[in-house]
Amino acid sequence: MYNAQLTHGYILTPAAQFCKGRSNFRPRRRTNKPPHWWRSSVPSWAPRAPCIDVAPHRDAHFLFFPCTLYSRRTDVLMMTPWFAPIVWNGTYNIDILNAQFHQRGVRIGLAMFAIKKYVVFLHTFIETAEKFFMVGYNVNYYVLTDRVEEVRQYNFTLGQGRHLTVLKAPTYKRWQDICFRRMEIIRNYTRELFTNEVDYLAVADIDMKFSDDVGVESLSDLFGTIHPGYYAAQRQHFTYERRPASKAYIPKDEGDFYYAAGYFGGTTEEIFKLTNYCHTGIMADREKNIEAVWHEESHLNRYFLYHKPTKLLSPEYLWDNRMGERGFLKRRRFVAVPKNHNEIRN
Ligand SMILES: CC(=O)N[C@H]1[C@@H](OP(=O)(O)OP(=O)(O)OC[C@H]2O[C@@H](n3ccc(=O)[nH]c3=O)[C@H](O)[C@@H]2O)O[C@H](CO)[C@H](O)[C@@H]1O
Ligand SMILES: [Mn+2]
Repeated sequence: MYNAQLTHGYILTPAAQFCKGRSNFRPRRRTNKPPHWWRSSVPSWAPRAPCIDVAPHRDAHFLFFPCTLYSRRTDVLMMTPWFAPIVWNGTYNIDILNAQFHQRGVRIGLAMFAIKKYVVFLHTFIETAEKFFMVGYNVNYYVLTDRVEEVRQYNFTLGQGRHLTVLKAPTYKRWQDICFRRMEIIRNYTRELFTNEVDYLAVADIDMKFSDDVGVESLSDLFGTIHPGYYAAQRQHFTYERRPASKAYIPKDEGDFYYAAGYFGGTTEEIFKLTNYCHTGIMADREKNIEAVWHEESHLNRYFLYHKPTKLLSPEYLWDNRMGERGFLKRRRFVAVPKNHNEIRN
């Protein structure tokens, strides 16, 4: 065992030794009683991490070194069955990740659509992104809009290394088509532009605001976000497209998670593959006069089923305050701005 110290019935790990004498980090005595944070739904006979627990302020333990017999979060799933991490607050060390990503000098793109009346969301989106999105990195915002001249007049104060590009996007009569066509438009701009300018691209709904950090912990080759309405739902209740004739079809006995189309991303290479797949499926459906139940989100879910994301973002990264308070939700990083659907879409 490592250099642990035995004092008065306490076994102090190096992290606990660090905490000693620091008033807000108190080591806890080893006891058979489950700790207060132990979920009552876990039976008493369930195997428990034998690692010496360190402090009520459990972050102290992890900040200095990881322990192989200790899980950071016991209230949420931290890893998919294909070994992709699920990002929750408290499961990562941002200093380590920042050191890695700064060393690589990554460039990050954030694309969002502001078609027709949705331009009203742009200010809040960019202002809050400046506070919370990839602070300290080179960031390119790509605003895809049918109102190029109008949006170019807007004034945004951007931090160092951050740029905003306004790009022309076609508009469609029906809001459903605007949603569907996002895949085609992202695919085309990825090929023509994004690939040359950024390493990672995130695609976001614009009727949203950032209210806590979204940093490099969220980046990976291909990442998707667990939909805030379905994190606890069983597979048969996921609102996948269930008609076999559709290219978005997912059989009843398949599917891992229900992903939201409001935030996803990856390397530009992966985003090209994803958007190309979805757009091709959408066009094939159109030939047959089929419209997937949740539009491009249905096609995205199909893609993620057969091309598994390398990282999943918890609903911290896409929340809706109408869902209320949830004990497991320690941070609300990116939240929906309430809107009147009829008003804004017509
Ligand atoms: C959080 C989340 O998972 N949202 C999904 C859900 O959202 P929502 O009901 O939130 O869809 P939405 O109205 O936000 O539309 C999606 C996005 O398309 C853009 N837009 C839409 C209409 C328009 O007239 N102008 C315009 O610019 C805008 O960027 C908007 O954020 O269902 C949609 C399809 O039904 C999409 O799959 C959204 O990604
Ligand atoms: Mn939305």
